[in-house]
Order: sequence, then structure tokens, then C-alpha cells
Amino acid sequence: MKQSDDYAPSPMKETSRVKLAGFGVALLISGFVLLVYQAISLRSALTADANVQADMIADNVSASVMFDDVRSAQETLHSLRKVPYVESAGIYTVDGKRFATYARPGVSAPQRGGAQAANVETGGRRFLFDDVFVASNITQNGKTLGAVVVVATTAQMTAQLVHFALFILAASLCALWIAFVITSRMSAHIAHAEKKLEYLASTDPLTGLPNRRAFYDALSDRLQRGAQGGIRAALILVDLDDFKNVNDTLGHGAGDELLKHVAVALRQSVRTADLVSRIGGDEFAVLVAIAKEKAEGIRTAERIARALARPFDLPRASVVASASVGVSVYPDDAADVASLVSSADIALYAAKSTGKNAAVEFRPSMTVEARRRARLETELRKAIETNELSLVYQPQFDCRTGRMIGVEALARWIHPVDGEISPIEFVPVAEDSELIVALGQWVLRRACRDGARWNAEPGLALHVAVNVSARQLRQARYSEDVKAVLAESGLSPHLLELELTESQLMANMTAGVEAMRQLRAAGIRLSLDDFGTGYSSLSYLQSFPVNTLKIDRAFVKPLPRDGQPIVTAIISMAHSFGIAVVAEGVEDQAQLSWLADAGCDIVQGYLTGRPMPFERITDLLRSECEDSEPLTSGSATDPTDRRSAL
Ligand SMILES: Nc1nc2c(ncn2[C@@H]2O[C@H](COP(=O)(O)O[C@H]3[C@@H](O)[C@H](n4cnc5c(=O)[nH]c(N)nc54)O[C@@H]3COP(=O)(O)O)[C@@H](O)[C@H]2O)c(=O)[nH]1
Repeated sequence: MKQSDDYAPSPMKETSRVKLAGFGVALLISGFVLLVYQAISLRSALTADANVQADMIADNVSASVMFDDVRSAQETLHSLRKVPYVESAGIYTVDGKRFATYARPGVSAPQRGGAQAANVETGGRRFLFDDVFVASNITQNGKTLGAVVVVATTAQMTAQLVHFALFILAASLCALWIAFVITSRMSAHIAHAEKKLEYLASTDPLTGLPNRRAFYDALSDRLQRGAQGGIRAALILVDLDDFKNVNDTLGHGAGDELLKHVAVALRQSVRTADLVSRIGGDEFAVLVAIAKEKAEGIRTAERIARALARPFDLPRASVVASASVGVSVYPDDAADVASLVSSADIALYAAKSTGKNAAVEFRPSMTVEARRRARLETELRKAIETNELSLVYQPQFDCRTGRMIGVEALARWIHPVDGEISPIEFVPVAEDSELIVALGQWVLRRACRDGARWNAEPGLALHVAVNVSARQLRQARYSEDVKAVLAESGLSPHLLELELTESQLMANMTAGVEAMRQLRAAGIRLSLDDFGTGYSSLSYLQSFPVNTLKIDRAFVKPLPRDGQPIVTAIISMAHSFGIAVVAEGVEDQAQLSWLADAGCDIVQGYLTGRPMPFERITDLLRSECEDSEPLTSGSATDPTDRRSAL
């Protein structure tokens, strides 16, 4: 994922080098300062020593000068030969005449007179390595007889300084070497830690694939290069269809295993140069370079969907992951990262809406649909708050008695501008957001209130069925909220029936079954909606504590000519579990007669009654009370009141 540039020095190495150079310069400056300090100290010490020698000579030669004894003065001066740094010395009378001199071989005696010599070190300008001139007055009883001038060489001092400089140099080199070794090791450690951090920050630890951040970095990088090089690329978004179910039923360990298998399958479905990444829990993204035509994008997406539709062997079970796949092609569908991601996302949504396990290519018209969905979401939120929604009720009839035994509450939305918006459109919009929770709560409250009003009639027991979405069931306090609404409305719990679809329960197995148990314990009835369109498994029926099962209208539609065996099997299977059967979507007399003969308990459909407002149900109930005789088969005229069909 990361762009590598092997020839460029790493910033860490560069910093270490700069630091090391800085350390070297600091050592050089401090070494030089030390040397200068040492030179000044040595020169001061030499001057002090020379002064002591000059004073001693001055004391010893005062008598010689007073008595004009040159020989004795010469001998005294000669004692200076034992002092190695004294180069030469001279004794001068007050009038500046040379009285006696001493000089090492090859060196001439000092040429200065007494008065001049007395202030040689203070008066003239002298440099650090110039010879040291000192003078001391020769006095006797307070009277100045002359002066002694001593000249000391700085050769020894220079030699000492050279040694000192060499020592400093060696110490500095040593320190520099140690610093070099330490910084090299530290740099290596830091570089290693940095690499590890970079890996962790850009990699999904479970699958080893690049993570979301790394993927989007690489995506924008490739698109930038693509803009210059005129390349084509397809962004493929993959969302596993039933991953939550695997987690819920087989545990998170199995879920992790499945994700690893999916990662491998995705890698194997594309070329090595293509980019595969895990960008979320069960979401993957693939960036594929397209060599020739745009259609390569959808072909790869379909290949991916096929690769994921096969069973994966997990330690405890074999699982079919199946995935919804959305694809968008750069630059045909979008010219930048944000719109490419958004269009692939829109295509993915379309794949999910078409019933999952599908690959869908982005079409510009989808953007219009996506915008409408976004607008509907905002407006639906307002509609729930401002009571813009209403409820209609579709009656359900007992096949044996012909009596209306319940109603299904169905939401309606008359939009002030767009007119009637079908629940087929707005319920999925609500389900894709948290809005379904508010919508479901509104429907439940209104349905319970209406149910309580109908059932206030003595001797009446009309149950009210309300559709529940998986997201509602996932709410931690869902069963508590339902009980609170029942208490508030006064509707008896056994007259409320909650309709849940198989697929919703499967997508939320653990929480779903737990919530269902709590609801059943409170006396609330449960119904399994759209039975036959999902898993339709006997074992699932055993796990879900339901009272009724609604055969999907897709199975009712071909009756009585086709589909009899499957409906017969569903009815007998449900009865063997003590579960009542509702057939929905009953539209004609032949279907109704066949269902009644097959032992179906309850029917619901346009034949027996279309969804209708509260007042129409009230009228139906009233007329049923007046007519105590159950209704028998016959043709019906009023589309909202077909009870006579029974
Ligand atoms: N979570 C919620 N879902 C809801 C709510 N209100 C409605 N819905 C769901 O929206 C889908 C569409 O509902 P609707 O347009 O109201 O359609 C229902 C009936 O009108 C229709 N029906 C009934 N009889 C017949 C028939 O004979 N033929 C025929 N073609 N259609 C018929 O079926 C819909 C009821 O279906 P179901 O719920 O599966 O019993 C629909 O999925 C609703 O569930 C809500 O408040 N919450």
C-alpha cells in the first residue's frame, strides 16, 4: 500500500545524521574553548613562575650591583640554567646600562633597559604564544639600583597544549563514536517501531489485508496517477449478506474464520496487482485496473459474487457467505474518489435491494433514486413527528367460522407534495436508518390505541397484528417498551400480535429469540410473516416461539392449480408444532375454498377485505355483531368487505 522509494534516505536516518553532525560541531567548539582556556592558564602560570625567578634574582644581586661585582651577578644569573623555561635574563642599572646577562646557547640576551624592562609584560602588546618578558626591580634600603629582566619561552607550554589538544581530540572522537553507535542503534529501533506502527495503522489484523484508511489512501493515489496516465479502474464494494447470522448462530470465532476465508477468496478472484481491502466488519473493497472495456468491471464483480456464493468450510460447519456487490468505474461513472465511492455504494445498495447475492453496476439513474431516498428519510422523520402518517387495517378471517378474528395494521403516508408514498418504498428507507424504531413505535402506539377502542365492546376479542422490523427487536428495551405501550393503551397483551419475518429473525438470531421469549412470557402473540420466502426450516420453527405462521402470498397466488403440495406441507408441519396458519394474499374464491379445505386456519387478502381505515373496521365489526350467523361462500362486490366470500 505504501509507496516505497528505496533510494531516498529515510527521515529517521537523515535526522540522526544531522544530530550527529551537530554533536560533532558542539564537541569541536567546546574543545577549542578548553584549549584557549588552557593556553591562557598555562601562560599565566608561566608568567607567575618567571616573576618568581626575576624576584629571586633581583634579591640576590642587589649587593653585587651596589658593589659593582659583575662576576657575582653573572654567577647568580647563571643559576637560571636549571630553570628550563628561562631563555635569557639580564641585569640593568638604573640608567639602563647592561650590568650582566645570561642566555641559553643560540639565544641572545634581552635587549631592554631597566625602566623599559620593568613594564615589559604590561606595556607592550603580547600574543598568547609570544615569549614571556618579566622584570623585577633591584632595590637596597628602598633605593632602586636597577632591574632584572627574565625572558621565558612558551615552547614547553605549546608542547603541553599540543598534548592537551590531542587528548581532547581523542576524547571527542571517542564520544562521537559512542554517540554514533547509540544513535544508530536507536534509529534502528525507532525505524523498526515506526514500521510496525505503520503496518498496524494500515493493516486489518484479522485478514492481513489493507484496512479502510490504507485503501482510501491508495485509491486516491491511484486515481491521481490515473488522471495523468488515462487509466480505467473499477471500485468494487462487497458486503456479506448473512454475516451477522453466522456470528449469532456459530459464534464470533466462526465469524472471524469466515472473514479470513472471504479475504482469501477475494484475493484469488483478482490479479496480484489489484487491491483488496477489508474496510469494515463484513465489508470489503476491491480496486481493479481495467485494461480494455468498462464491462470488465461488472464481470469482475460477478466473478467475486460467484466466488463468495460457494460454501466455506469452518471448523464447526460449512457456511455459504453470499455477498451483495456494487461496482463503479473510473472515470466513466465518477471522476474523483468521493463520487467513485458514493456511486459504488449506491450500486451496492441496489444489489442489496434486489434480494442480495448479486452484483450490480452503477447507473446514473441510481443517483436520482439515492437522492430521493435521502430526501424521503428527512421527510419521513418529520412526518412521524407531525403525525403525517396514518394506519389502515386489513381484516383476517377464521376459515371455519367465517368471523373476523383480527386485523393487520399497515402504515400509510400521504406526502403533502408527492401524494401517497407506498410502504414498499418508505419502510425500507426507515429500515436503513434508525427511523424504523420511531416509525415502529408510532405504529404500535396507534394500533394498540385503536385495538383497545374496538375491544372495549363487551364479548369482542379482535387481535391487532403489527409488523416489527429487526432493528426494533435489537433495541435492548424493546419488550419493555411494548409492555409499556400496552399498559398505556389498555389493550390486553393476548390481543396484540407482532409479525416478524424469518429473514429478520435470522439476521438477529440471539437477540431476536430472547426478545421473543420475553414478549411471549408477557402474553403477547407472535407471528412469522412471509413464511416460505426465507429459510423455511423446521429447526428454525422449533427455535422461534411463534403462535402463527403466515404463508407468503407467492405460495397462495398459483393455487389451486399449482403449488398445492408445498402449501399442504406447510400447513401440516405448522399444525404438528401447534402453530396456526394464516394465508395472505388471497385474491380469488378458488384459492379461498382450496385453503379452507386444506385446513388453513385464517385468511387475509383482497378477496376478504383490502386494508381499510379504523372506521370501516368498526362498521364491519358492528355488522358482524348484528348478523350473528357466520357468513358462507359467495361472490363479493365491495372490495373492502368480502367477508361474504367465506
Ligand atoms: N415494519 C413495518 N412494515 C410495514 C408497516 N406497514 C406496512 N409494512 C410493510 O410494507 C410492505 C407493503 O405493505 P402494503 O403496501 O401495506 O401491503 C400490504 C397489503 O396491502 C398487501 N396485501 C394484502 N392482501 C393482498 C392481496 O390479496 N394481494 C396483494 N397483491 N397484496 C396484498 O400485502 C401487504 C402486507 O404484507 P405483510 O406485511 O407481509 O402481511 C409490507 O411488507 C408490509 O409488511 C409497518 O407499520 N411496519
